[in-house]
Amino acid sequence: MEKGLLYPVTNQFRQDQKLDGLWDFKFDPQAQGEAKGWTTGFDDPIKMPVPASFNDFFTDKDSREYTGDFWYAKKFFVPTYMDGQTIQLRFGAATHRATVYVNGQEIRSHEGGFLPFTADITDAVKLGQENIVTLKMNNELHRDALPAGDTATLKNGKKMAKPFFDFYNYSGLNRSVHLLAVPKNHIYDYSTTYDVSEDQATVHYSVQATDGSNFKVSLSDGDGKVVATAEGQTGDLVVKNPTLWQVRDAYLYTIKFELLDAGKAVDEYSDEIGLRTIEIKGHEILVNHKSVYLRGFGRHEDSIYAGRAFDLNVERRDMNLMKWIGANSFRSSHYPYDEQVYKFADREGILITDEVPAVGFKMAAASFLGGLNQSFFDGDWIDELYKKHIDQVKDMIKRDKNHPSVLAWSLCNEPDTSTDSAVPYFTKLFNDSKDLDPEQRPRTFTLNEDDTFEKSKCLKFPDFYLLNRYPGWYHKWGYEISDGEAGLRAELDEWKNSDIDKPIVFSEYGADTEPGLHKLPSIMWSEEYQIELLDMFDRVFDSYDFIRGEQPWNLADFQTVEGNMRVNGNKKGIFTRDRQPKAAAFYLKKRWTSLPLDY
Ligand SMILES: CCC[C@@H]1NC[C@@H](O)[C@H](O)[C@H]1C(=O)O
Repeated sequence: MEKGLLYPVTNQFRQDQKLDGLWDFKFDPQAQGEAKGWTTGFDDPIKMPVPASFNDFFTDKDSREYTGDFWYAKKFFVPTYMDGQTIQLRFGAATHRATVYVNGQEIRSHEGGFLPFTADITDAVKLGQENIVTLKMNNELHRDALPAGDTATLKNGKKMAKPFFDFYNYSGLNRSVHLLAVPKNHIYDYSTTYDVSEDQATVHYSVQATDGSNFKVSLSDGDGKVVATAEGQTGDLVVKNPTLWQVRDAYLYTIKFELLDAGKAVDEYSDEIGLRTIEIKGHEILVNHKSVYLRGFGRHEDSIYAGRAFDLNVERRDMNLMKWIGANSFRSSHYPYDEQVYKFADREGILITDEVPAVGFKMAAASFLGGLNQSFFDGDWIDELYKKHIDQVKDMIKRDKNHPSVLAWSLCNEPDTSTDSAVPYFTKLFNDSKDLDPEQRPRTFTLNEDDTFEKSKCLKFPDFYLLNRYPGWYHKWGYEISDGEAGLRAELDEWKNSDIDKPIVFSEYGADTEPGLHKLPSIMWSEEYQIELLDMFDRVFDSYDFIRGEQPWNLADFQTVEGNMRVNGNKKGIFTRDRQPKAAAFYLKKRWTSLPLDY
């Protein structure tokens, strides 16, 4: 678990310099990089863009599909004015694991490919000189790691990823690398919780520094006017007649912490926050005490060329597409996204269900992809897996807790919840995670077709339900879709007739659709069929008042493993992979823009 995950800033006390650009890159299939001295660099490197996944740049299959160790290296200069400061390297995401060396000295390792980590390199760097950072990375999948899968060794000796999930195992330095200089005594974390009413909002804050507890705190409005101040490590900032952060009508304040030593500021950290509350009450999801109906998508960080890398251009386009279509939410399926995505959502008033990469925790999924048929949670890998799982839940919440856009935490995607061995695993997970979020936002996981109301043994854990249902695609498809609707209604009648008093959000449903394929009457894969399927689900959603959200799968087409059920990726996108609309986009826009923005 990381001590602090504050997003890097530059100010009078701190320096943030991105090291993005071309790095040296080399595959290490024999895992001999250390023995060959690659910790201080290596010959014949490939020049590799960072941030980016390495896979799709190559023209040969061995390189695109490469699984095993690989290395990055970059020379960087540390100016003498950083002398006396704590000097760090912050990696936004190294997928899936990394060991960091500076000038040949091993600094630290990190497991988990979708969350940041910081390496303190103060004692390893040479001031006023050029230094070199190298990373030994690895992208193998294992059952005791997130996301879950296997790594096969082919007869030719090459390794191959065998994911228990269907997004492509894009790997590399997928997010930015920052060279940071902060004061020896610096702020490393803060949190805020809120009480809001029409005429007053109170920000309860807590702030932590490496040494000292004397703080000055101020809150400024969107025009930079200070509207409240406070002192101390914890305290309240009271705002009269506040402008609240609302769904699709965002307003951001800036909170500023100054760390004092003998009355003098020695560090400072500012961040944008939104004054709002999140609650679940009965069947309702409430923002600022008002019920919200979620409409939006499951997404992926996925684009042509750079794979899983965060791309500001793609994010700008995706946010505009979501606003155009009338969406107000999305799930960060199936991993925490780059921090800049949450900043976009903070500014746009979009709600995020933030999901940790606990995906593939179901052998049925593996069997779907040629895996096994045993229950996932009684495997001998579970203890080691749980350590990584809770560690990444802790870091996801630590990193994202101060975003107004974060609505809820999804602790798993489509796990096996219908076998006895799942119960102790989720009992522990929900106990160990309940106090991680100062705001106590709802926690949940998605339930797929094997985990219906009737079969799941874990329905007591989620604060609200995320249902992934695929009648009309993975079963009861085509002309049989009417039976699919009947089966869906039968399950929802069970929920309706039960004593469960929590909201249901449909977090996945959809049909693979080849853009430009038209057929009258429809056939599967046609644009017409995708609309027919969405229309069927919408008829069902409109029949049950405890359904409080619809998030079809997926915002856009995305890359998957190759297979006989995929046509160059998953085509359930409402938009194509290059972010152009299929006919279903206009269908959804008509439905969603007919609802009030904050409905
Ligand atoms: C029946 C499970 C459906 C599955 N759910 C998880 C997503 O990551 C996949 O893309 C989606 C699909 O197969 O389209």
